[in-house]
Amino acid sequence: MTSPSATGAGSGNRAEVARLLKPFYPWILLSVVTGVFAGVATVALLRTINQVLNQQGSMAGGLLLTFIGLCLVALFGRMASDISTNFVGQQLVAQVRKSLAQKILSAPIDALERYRTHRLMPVLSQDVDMISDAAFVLSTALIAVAVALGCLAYLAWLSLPLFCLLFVALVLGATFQTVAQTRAEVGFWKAREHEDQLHKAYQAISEGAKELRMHRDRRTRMFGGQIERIVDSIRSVNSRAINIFVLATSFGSAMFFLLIALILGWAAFRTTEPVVLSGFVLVLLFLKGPIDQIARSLPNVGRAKIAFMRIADLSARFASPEPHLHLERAGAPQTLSEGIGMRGVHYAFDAPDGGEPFVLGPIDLQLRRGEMVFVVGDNGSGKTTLIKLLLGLYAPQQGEVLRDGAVVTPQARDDYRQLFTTVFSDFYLFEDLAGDGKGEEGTHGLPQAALPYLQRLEIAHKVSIKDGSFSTVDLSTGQRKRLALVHAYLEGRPVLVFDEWAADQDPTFRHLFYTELLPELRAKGHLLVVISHDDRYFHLADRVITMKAGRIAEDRARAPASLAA
Ligand SMILES: Nc1ncnc2c1ncn2[C@@H]1O[C@H](COP(=O)(O)OP(=O)(O)OP(=O)(O)O)[C@@H](O)[C@H]1O
Repeated sequence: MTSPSATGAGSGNRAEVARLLKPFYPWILLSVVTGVFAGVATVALLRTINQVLNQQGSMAGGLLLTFIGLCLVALFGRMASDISTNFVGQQLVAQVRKSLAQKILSAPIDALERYRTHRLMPVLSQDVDMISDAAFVLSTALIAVAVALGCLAYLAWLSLPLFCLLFVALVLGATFQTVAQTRAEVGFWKAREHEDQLHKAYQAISEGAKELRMHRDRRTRMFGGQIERIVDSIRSVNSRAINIFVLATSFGSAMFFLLIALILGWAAFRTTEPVVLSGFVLVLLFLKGPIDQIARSLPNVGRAKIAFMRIADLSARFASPEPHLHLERAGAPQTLSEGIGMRGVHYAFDAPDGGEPFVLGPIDLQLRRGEMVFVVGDNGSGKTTLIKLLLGLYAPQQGEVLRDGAVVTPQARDDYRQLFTTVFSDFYLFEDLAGDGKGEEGTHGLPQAALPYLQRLEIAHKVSIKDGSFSTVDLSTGQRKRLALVHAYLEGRPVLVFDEWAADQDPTFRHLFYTELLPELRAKGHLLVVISHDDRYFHLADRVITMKAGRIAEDRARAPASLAA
């Protein structure tokens, strides 16, 4: 992703940022108002000190009471502003976290597949944390801004000509700071883009750890050619950006003393009241603190701005959730009377760079309850894509998916998916036992029900069940797949889909799967859809559907003689 200003996507992102902040406007207002109170009270304190310095006698009576009162307003104003800014910050972070999780849970699968995980994770962790950090800095900076504005107003009231002198210097300083901020933000943006690449490299060294141990050249390239290079670019881009800030801040700091010298010089040529002179010197010396605070917060604000843009970009990409995808209600168990099917289904992926897109379809298909259907074909022929369409994971670009003869509408798609239990070849094994019967049997019924299956699948000696979860999922790939099969048994859904389930099983177990487990499940009335390369067992299927280049090349039913056998 390039810089939003470069792509013109900036305004869309800004609208998304405004949308994220909208629920907190009252709190932001409270924070600003109380911050302004604190600022005004601080300025009034300075004014009182200046008055006392320039008058005979000490601070007593009403003045002392006013002073104490102002101290209290400054204290409580500051506290209230700090608390409400932090409240906004933490609420915002919590809301962003929940909203991103919700968006990811309800995003169309193909949108998620396009947005790679190495780009997703830094947004979910790093960018959200950056906002949380900035929230702490921001409250101090807000009060500093209020104090600085109050101080300037007081100085303008003390002497307009001197204030104009100061104003010119401030405009110069602010211009310098804005240029620095803009340049630094470009740097931060670049650094953030490099962070995505770094995350991708981290993913490669953790997921490809074994391969990297076995291949010295690749390992060297990975470290020297990628990680070192990316880390060094981030370091240099970030250092440059921070140095620009340091330069601007140091320049601003030096300018304060220069300004004091200017004002003292002015006083030497023109008669200036002592109260004005001491007021200016006192306020300028005081003002250095808040201005330094503002300057120190600017890098965080710059980074937070970029983090916000990244979050807004992710939010906008997943702004079109699947309709009627439920996150709240469990829903009733789904039943299937006749079967499922497809009519004229067509689906094309985006074309890869310099390549042809893979196109599936048109597909017409009818699968009936109690059938055991094998989907076979060469690698890349479209078996998994067909299954994803059949499962309702991808929405057909043309044609319809059918349930008991009726079209599965977008509204009904989430309910339709609850018909299936799946074990994909790249399946994710959840530790907790989820079952559709949870509500009826209670969570305590499920673990008991799982035990016979664990024994049957010969993993009872490895895995036990504690508090409704498997005691471990640190098993061999084949054993993990057996555990996934336990889930499938327990869920008891009408359609079971296995994508190369047996590929990781030993020959004995593979045999058991095809000759006993699958027939048993079919006998219970399940529709079984099995992607398989095990041609030794193809004869056991009721139907063998052969995929070729995205089309059904053959749909062969078992001969009646062998069916009878
Ligand atoms: N997310 C994706 N984006 C773009 N193209 C994809 C995507 N997923 C799959 N493809 C392409 O679609 C084609 C079919 O893939 P699919 O996974 O359906 O094949 P398959 O028959 O299941 O293969 P295998 O037997 O190797 O598992 C492949 O050429 C693949 O490159």
